[in-house]
Amino acid sequence: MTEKIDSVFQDHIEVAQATLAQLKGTIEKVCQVVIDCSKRGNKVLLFGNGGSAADAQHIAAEFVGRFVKERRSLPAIALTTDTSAITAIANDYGYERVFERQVAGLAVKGDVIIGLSSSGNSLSVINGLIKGRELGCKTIGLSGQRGGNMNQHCDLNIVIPSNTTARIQEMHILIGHIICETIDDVF
Ligand SMILES: O=C(CO)[C@@H](O)[C@H](O)[C@H](O)[C@H](O)COP(=O)(O)O
Ligand SMILES: [Zn+2]
Repeated sequence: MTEKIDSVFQDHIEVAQATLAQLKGTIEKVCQVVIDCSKRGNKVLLFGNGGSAADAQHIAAEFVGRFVKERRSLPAIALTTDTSAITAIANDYGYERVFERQVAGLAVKGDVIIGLSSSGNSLSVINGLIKGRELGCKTIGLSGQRGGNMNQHCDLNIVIPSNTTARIQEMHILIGHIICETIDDVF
């Protein structure tokens, strides 16, 4: 058991170090895109599956509620919470369209779309990004495993240098918090 704990911590630390070394510039660009979007009065739409759905909701909540600082509420929506919309779209059109259809109804030009997928290959996430791009939104990916097919559909794809879903997700929420920190510095 102790060996397991040691090795998971070690793995986490190594992935965090590699992420900082390789992706600092991209993370900075993503923060700027989100800051510019919020300054314009546009909104951020986020989605993903499983743990990434939880991450999308977590980040959206820090925008609409608050992160640390007392500031005005900022518009962000996780497209993973409306079970009526999700079940109807999945039932009528297929699961792979659950985010795409919500993006079609809710996104406007200038919004930022953040798709989270540790593999970079979840079709539901990719279709949501494609629709966002079609509508004139900036598309951002939080992925891993070399970025998968998300590379083609993101203006900026943060590809965590790991093949382990859990480690990738841990970096995603860290980056979500970094975005929130930079937002707090501006608003
Ligand atoms: O949280 C975890 C694993 O840590 C799982 O729920 C995981 O998110 C699910 O298997 C997802 O369906 C994986 O999808 P993706 O990250 O490849 O897009
Ligand atoms: Zn998990």
